[in-house]
Amino acid sequence: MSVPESKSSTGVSYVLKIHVSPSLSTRSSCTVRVRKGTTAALVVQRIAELLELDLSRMYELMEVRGHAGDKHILRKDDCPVDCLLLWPQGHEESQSYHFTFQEGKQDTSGQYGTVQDFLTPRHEDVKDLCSLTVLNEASILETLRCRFYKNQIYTYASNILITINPFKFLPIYNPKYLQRYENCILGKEDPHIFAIADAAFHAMLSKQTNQCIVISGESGSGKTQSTNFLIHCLTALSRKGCTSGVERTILGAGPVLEAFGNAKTTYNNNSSRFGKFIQVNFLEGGIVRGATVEKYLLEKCRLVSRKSRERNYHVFYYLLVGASQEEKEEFKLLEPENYHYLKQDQADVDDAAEIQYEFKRLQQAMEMVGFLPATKKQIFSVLSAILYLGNVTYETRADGDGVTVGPADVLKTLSELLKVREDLLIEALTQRKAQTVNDVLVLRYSLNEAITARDSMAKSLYSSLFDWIVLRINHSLLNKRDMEEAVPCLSIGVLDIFGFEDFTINSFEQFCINYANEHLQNYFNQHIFLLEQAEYVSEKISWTSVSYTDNVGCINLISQKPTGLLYLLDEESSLPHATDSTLLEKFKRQHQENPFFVPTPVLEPAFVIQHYAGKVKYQIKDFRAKNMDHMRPDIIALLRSSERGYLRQLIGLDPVAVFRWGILRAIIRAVYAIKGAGRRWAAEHPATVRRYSRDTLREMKRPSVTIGRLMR
Ligand SMILES: Nc1ncnc2c1ncn2[C@@H]1O[C@H](COP(=O)(O)OP(=O)(O)OP(=O)(O)O)[C@@H](O)[C@H]1O
Repeated sequence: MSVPESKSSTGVSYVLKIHVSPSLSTRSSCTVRVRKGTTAALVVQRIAELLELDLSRMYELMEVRGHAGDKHILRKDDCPVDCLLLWPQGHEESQSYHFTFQEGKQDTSGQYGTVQDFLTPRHEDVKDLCSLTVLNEASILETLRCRFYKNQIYTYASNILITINPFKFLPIYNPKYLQRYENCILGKEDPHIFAIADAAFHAMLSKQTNQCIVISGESGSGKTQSTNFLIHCLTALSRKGCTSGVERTILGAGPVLEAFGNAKTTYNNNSSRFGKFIQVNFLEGGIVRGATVEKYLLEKCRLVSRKSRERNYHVFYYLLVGASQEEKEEFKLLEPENYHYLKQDQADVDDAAEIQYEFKRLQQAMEMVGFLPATKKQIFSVLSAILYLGNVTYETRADGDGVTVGPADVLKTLSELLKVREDLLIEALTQRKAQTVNDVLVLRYSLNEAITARDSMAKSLYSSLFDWIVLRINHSLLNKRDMEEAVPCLSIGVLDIFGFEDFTINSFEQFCINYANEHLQNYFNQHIFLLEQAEYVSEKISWTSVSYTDNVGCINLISQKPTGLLYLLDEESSLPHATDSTLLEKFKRQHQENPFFVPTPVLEPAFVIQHYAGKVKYQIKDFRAKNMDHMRPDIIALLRSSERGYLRQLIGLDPVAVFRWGILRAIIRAVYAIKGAGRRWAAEHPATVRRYSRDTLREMKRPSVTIGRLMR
């Protein structure tokens, strides 16, 4: 029967009167008092205790709704009171009771487990979750929670380290801790991120194989901090042998990448808006040799728009607030609130002192990774130009054909900063050229097209700048001796990518991020469930197979040839008359039967994917445009006409070719410098000059493993 409620000093409580299946007890019903948030699992536990049932068996709560008599087995975290409030009337079949308590069926064991599972000791003090005597969701959460409140933010699950972000300084990353975890078997000491670095380091040395540490978690969970701690520990572990200075460069790369690739978001004041893979290379004896950084998917759209209360990339605020008066004049800088790309949201800078400090730190870090003062100036003038681009405005021409562009002073400043002709700049911002068989057609932009072209130019410039910075960092992380000799290296990679995202509005970026996370999850599934279980079977260990949610179907939905969503998107992006709506229709037509493609109402411009971490709804708007977001030929032509060599290099050339040229140029310079020094020395010591044997040409041509890998 349905339930009256009573008020106590601790809030509203509800009385559930529950029908008991005759097969379980002679009592036809029982009563439990619960609160709104009490879960079905807890209710089941209480009834089983009340009826003195065998707690090693499985039980469940079945809801019987209203007159229609729909039956529904409650999941363990469903709240019976919520069901009750939604469907207040019981059903005759269960004698008007709203819920029936019955024996659990085998196929629903995943929902409840046995009652014993819920009788978790309040807290077991274990460092490794695998040592829990009762292992279930409740006991895991309880253990993590209790450890966290004791400032023990790290817990193992076998060789996986679980971290809970403390959001406060803990004195556990100093040299004493580095020492404590050095050469220490995993699990011997308290769980710690340094133990993971040490385990990877020693596995690399003992097995002579490359290692990889994968970091995963939602935004703000502490992935980047963990990456920094790992790199810090890995470079410290190697330092015993000799110091090559490369550790300093590796540590300097972090603040540069953060300034250009991180931004303040609603979840995290220093959120990485790109993914990265940092590979630290070691000599076979364990001494750091160099490193490489690979970046994935910079969030370009942040440059021109973002959610309210979020900011653009840090570097813009650093420059505007931190620059000296002289620099402000040189780069024609204004206040943040005067730029359209900054003032849409949190342009008001309430943390000026901190930003000034960060600008100084950035300048130092840029020096550490080898940016000369002239290079820094070039970078700052490109940043200033990007901000001015946002201030370009348009008006539809009186005759309705195309747009006029302004304001005049902005265009003048832009052409000075980019060192391009103003008339060419105006052309690129208002029209595009199309080549026909015999002619070149000039097509004027509509207002919307012109705004898109302007923003596209800003995004292209910024992402080229970011790519170039990553290349330069790689250049300085490369051990210079790798250019001369081939040395066998081992490596430890640290992967720090965006965690799974599900916002109120999800777009193409979330689609790509969640697809990458599906692959990570699949990797975990393979290694933790499939391979581990296969090993038990091969070793003839008696073992009950553990079921898990296989996400291969979801990966196939997105990327399987030829009908995966990514292929359909590419196909639809290349058709001239296609739109986002035709794309959505294509998705729906192709995948309406796919269990991972959840149906949405016909008129809703969105689709839903059943990911391993839950359902996510993606708005189809701009999927095609974002998929095709490459640099427009007219913009490339304009920037290639710049008198600034740096800009031409940034835009016009293949970045890998720029990098190769950089290395070649460094070698030529080094050869000239060595020859010059040799000549000077020979002139000063004529008596001691003798002929040294030199390497054969073949020796000199022998490829460097590291450079080879980097250039591939
Ligand atoms: N171990 C830690 N000790 C103290 N504070 C931490 C720790 N880890 C993270 N934090 C705090 O949490 C903030 C967010 O962490 P971090 O930027 O590493 O998250 P993230 O997972 O990389 O987020 P995003 O995906 O948005 O980049 C940090 O700026 C720092 O203040």
